Formats: sequence, structure tokens, C-alpha cells
Amino acid sequence: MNIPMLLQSPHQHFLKGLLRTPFRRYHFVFHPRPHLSSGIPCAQPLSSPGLHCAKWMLPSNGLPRKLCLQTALEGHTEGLSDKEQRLVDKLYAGLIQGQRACLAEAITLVESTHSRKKELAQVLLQKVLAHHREQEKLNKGKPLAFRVGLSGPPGAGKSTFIEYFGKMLTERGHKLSVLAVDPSSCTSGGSLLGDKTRMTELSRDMKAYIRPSPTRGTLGGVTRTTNEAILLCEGGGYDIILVETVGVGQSEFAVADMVDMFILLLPPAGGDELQGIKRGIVEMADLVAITKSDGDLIVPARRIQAEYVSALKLLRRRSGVWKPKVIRISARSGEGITEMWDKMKEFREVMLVSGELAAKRQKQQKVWMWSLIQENVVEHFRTHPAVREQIPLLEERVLSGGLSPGLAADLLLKAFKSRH
Ligand SMILES: Nc1nc2c(ncn2[C@@H]2O[C@H](COP(=O)(O)OP(=O)(O)OP(=O)(O)O)[C@@H](O)[C@H]2O)c(=O)[nH]1
Repeated sequence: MNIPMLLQSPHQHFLKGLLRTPFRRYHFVFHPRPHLSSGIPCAQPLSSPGLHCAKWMLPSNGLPRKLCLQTALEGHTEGLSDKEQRLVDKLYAGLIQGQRACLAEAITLVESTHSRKKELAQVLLQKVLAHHREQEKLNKGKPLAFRVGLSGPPGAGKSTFIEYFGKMLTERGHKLSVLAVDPSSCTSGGSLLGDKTRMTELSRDMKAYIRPSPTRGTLGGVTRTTNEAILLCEGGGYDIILVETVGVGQSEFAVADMVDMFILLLPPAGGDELQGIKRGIVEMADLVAITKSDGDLIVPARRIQAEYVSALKLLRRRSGVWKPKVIRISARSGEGITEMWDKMKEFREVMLVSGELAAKRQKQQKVWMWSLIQENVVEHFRTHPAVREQIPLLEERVLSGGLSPGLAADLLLKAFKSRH
């Protein structure tokens, strides 16, 4: 689904546009205050923000709103060719039976930039979500999987930790999936994370699935593909999803918005080595683990632990029921790792019982939806014929100081609006 046209009203109060699903087009008017929108949110919430835009759709034929949503969803499946339908059915069946090859193929589908494949991916996701909802109902409404974000600077010991921790979890009967979000893959073509040689034993473990997640060059890309890969892994029966990032960029902020718990791994080094770590990332952590706490490194690890305990006291708490903790671990000696898992389970339990986990997941759905909208709208703006040819010229004039950025933006927006 994409939004090929979007207009802002002269009073800047509402957005109206044309929303195109793969097979139909709809007009919609969306106002920040729902009662002023042409479509109010439908009673049945959609779980995939990829289809959330449909909540505000008002078809030009004036169908009742619930029907309109239904029609849009049906539109997604009705138009599949036999071959496409067979592919979606095969992937879905294989995925929920836990076949890794089908999971891998399904993730490749959601990562595709090909527009038709993206549509097929949405059909598949919708089926997986319906299955997921059923399973969650059977689980008395409790989430089926624990989503954990794991970040740390290069060399912090992430892969050594995941190898040790992952083996421990699979031995305890869990199914673990590791999604490595690699911001470097889009700029350098190289891969810092997700390289299977980093976790040799775990990658041979049939209860673990390791997957690098290319970012398609944008933060929105991280959000879409990683969120959708999480859902597919959950559909495949993985009950612990680890999303790994290198803590030096922006992607961990996106990742923190898609997981239940965010963990920061820090090496026992101070000053310069931790310069790359952004303060904001520490603020997002529910748990900070100082790695390599063994041998000669125990003393510096204790020092860093004490520093972070004090630093965290000064930060604003993000949860009403959980105080971020700082622990020491060693993936070499195994020290602290069982205790770390206990803390993680404690976090999940506390968040679940208090209702904060459910609220957090709901909020994340909204963040996800808006980041998809933003990505699509900006892309549409940039490629719009009235704007595209003017961008290089105006950028040049802004760079040379001949035009203020504000005026340049106004001119582009004006050109964009005038063509609708
Ligand atoms: N002493 C000790 N060394 C460790 C431990 N964990 C990792 N190391 C060492 O630290 C170095 C970096 O470990 P990695 O696990 O590759 O770190 P990483 O964070 O995955 O690094 P990138 O792949 O660069 O992101 C390696 O030489 C490891 O052997 C530990 O628990 N104790």
C-alpha cells in the first residue's frame, strides 16, 4: 500500500489524499481530531500498521466504514494470481510449522523493495497476524514472545554474549531468533553484524535462527523490515527474539521502539572507548550489562558498573514499575549470565502484571504506523514531478547562502501543492 498523493489543507488542519491499495483506490481525509475525520477508526483494530492507514479510509462510493476496511483487506487477497496465492499459502504453512527455509523466504519477501512483492508480503503478514492473535488468545492474552533489543559499541562482546546466552536458552527449551540490524550494510555494503561466523555454534543450533537485517538505507527501512521480521519469527514459534544493533548510530533508537526490553552491553573501558555511545541510548536501557568481567578485567568492570549505577540514578525513569539495573557478566566464564536472564524474566513479569507491557506494545504499533507513513510521504514528495526537478537547484542555492532553508522548503511545498 502506498500514498501517492497527499495534500495539506490551507488551514493546515487536515490531510486529504488518495490511498492506493494494490487493487483499489480510496479517498480519505484525516484530521488529528478523529471526530472531524471523514473516517473514524474502525471498531476492529488492525494489528499490522502496514494496513493501519485503512482505518481512516472513506471510499468514494460511501460504503460503511467497517465494510470499507473489510473491502480493502479482501482487495489484498482477491487479486492474487494462482501462482502468488500458492506462494503465500506455502510460506504461511511452512512458517507456522516452524520450517526455517520458509521463515527465511518470508523475511526475504518482507525485505523486498519490489512493489508487488511488498504487497504479497502484506498478505502473508496479515495471515500470520491472524494466526498469532488466535495463539495469543489461547495463551490467555499474554504475548507469545519476549522481544529484546541488544546494543553495544563494536567490540563490546555482543556476539560472544549472544553465542553463550543463546545456547543457554535453547538448552532450556526456548526457540531463539537473532535479528541483526546492521546500519553499515547500506552505506559500506559491508556487514558488521549478522555475519554467521560470529556465532558459529549458535548458527548450527536448530532451535536458533540468526538473520542479518539489511536496512535499505533509511531508518524507516529498519523499522519496517525489522518489525515485520519479528512478527514472522513469532509466527514461526520463536519465543525469544533478540534484535541486535551496534550502539553507534540511530538504528538503536528505532529498535528500542520495537522491543519489550532494551539491553545495553558495555565493555569494561572508560572514556575514549565509550565516546561513540550516545547518552540517549543509556537513557533507553532497561538493563546495562558490563561485559568481560573476568580475570584482570574484573576490577575495571566493577568501576564501570559503579559509574553507571550513579549515572542511571540521575536519569528520568521511563517506567513506573522498573528501575534500570547495572550488572556484570562474562561470556568467557559464564558469570552473571544466569542472573541476567533472571533479571530479564523479572522485568517481563513486572511489566506484564502492571499492564505497562501491553501499553508499550500498543504505543509501538502507533510509532510504527507513523514511521511508515512518514517514509512513504517523504518519498512521494521527493519523487513528485513538480518537486523533483527543483530540488537540486534549490539545494544548491541554500548551500551557497542565496536562499534561506525555510524559503526553499516553502517553495517546494508550494510547487507540490499546486499540482494537486
Ligand atoms: N575476557 C573476555 N573477553 C571477551 C568476552 N566476550 C568477548 N570477549 C572478547 O572481546 C572481543 C570482541 O568480542 P565480540 O563478541 O566479537 O564483540 P562484538 O560486540 O560482537 O563486536 P563487533 O562484532 O565488532 O560488533 C573478542 O576478542 C572476544 O574474544 C568475555 O566475556 N571476556
